[in-house]
Amino acid sequence: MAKVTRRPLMAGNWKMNLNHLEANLLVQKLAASLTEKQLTDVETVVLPPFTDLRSVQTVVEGDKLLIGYGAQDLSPHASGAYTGDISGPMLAKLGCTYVVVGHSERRAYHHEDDGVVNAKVKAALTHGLTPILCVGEGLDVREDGRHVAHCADQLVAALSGITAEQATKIVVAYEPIWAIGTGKTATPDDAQEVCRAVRQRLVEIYGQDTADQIRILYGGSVKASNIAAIMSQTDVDGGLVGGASLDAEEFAQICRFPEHIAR
Ligand SMILES: O=C[C@H](O)COP(=O)(O)O
Repeated sequence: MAKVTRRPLMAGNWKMNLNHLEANLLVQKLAASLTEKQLTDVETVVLPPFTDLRSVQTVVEGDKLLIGYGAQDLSPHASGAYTGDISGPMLAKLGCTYVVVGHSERRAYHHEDDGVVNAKVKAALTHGLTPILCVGEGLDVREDGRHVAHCADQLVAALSGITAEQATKIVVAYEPIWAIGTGKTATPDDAQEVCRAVRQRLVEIYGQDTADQIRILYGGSVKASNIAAIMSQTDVDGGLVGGASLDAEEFAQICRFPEHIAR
């Protein structure tokens, strides 16, 4: 089946790496490594730690860089006595476009369950941010052959109460936990199997038109050397890149993937 045209998105999740000075340097290097056409063809986004966001905003706006940015998490609440948390309005004020929600590291280390993830998706949308909603299975689930059902269940729970119009503003990321930071990449077929199932579930909930507008990313040991094969898959619209996004040239090469897809 022909691939529906959705603008590819490469989002670099820096996780807990780089201070604000290092952040500025990386964003400037990244922008300098990509042409205006490349940045137009492939949406390029960085997701730094909270403490870097103001600096990234200043360099992106000051130098009019065609690079988007966002945060790695947000509170489900808009304000209040939630020590250590950061709210959607705070991120919106910093010019963020995106926010990661439900990353497996948040689910594991901060015990975020489906209810919390759903509340965060709603908070992001309420405050004009695009959630990058992460789903993905651990190794035990994959070995049991339950990965498709597991990811579909996480998706459905996270989208509870979300309308079709809101759903068009969401990005979904499939990240098999066993492939994160391990060097083990899912094969392009593995990525397509789950991304296709995610799209199918979106069709069931919202209909084909809405599902066709939603971008689905793959994440898990994405590198310049494997991105083209992953991006050749019908239902994969981009990458959520961890380690490889900390190197400006490697991430720029990932963003240049269209040049490596055989025509
Ligand atoms: O959010 C990004 C993912 O967790 C992937 O990380 P990785 O590219 O270092 O495997």
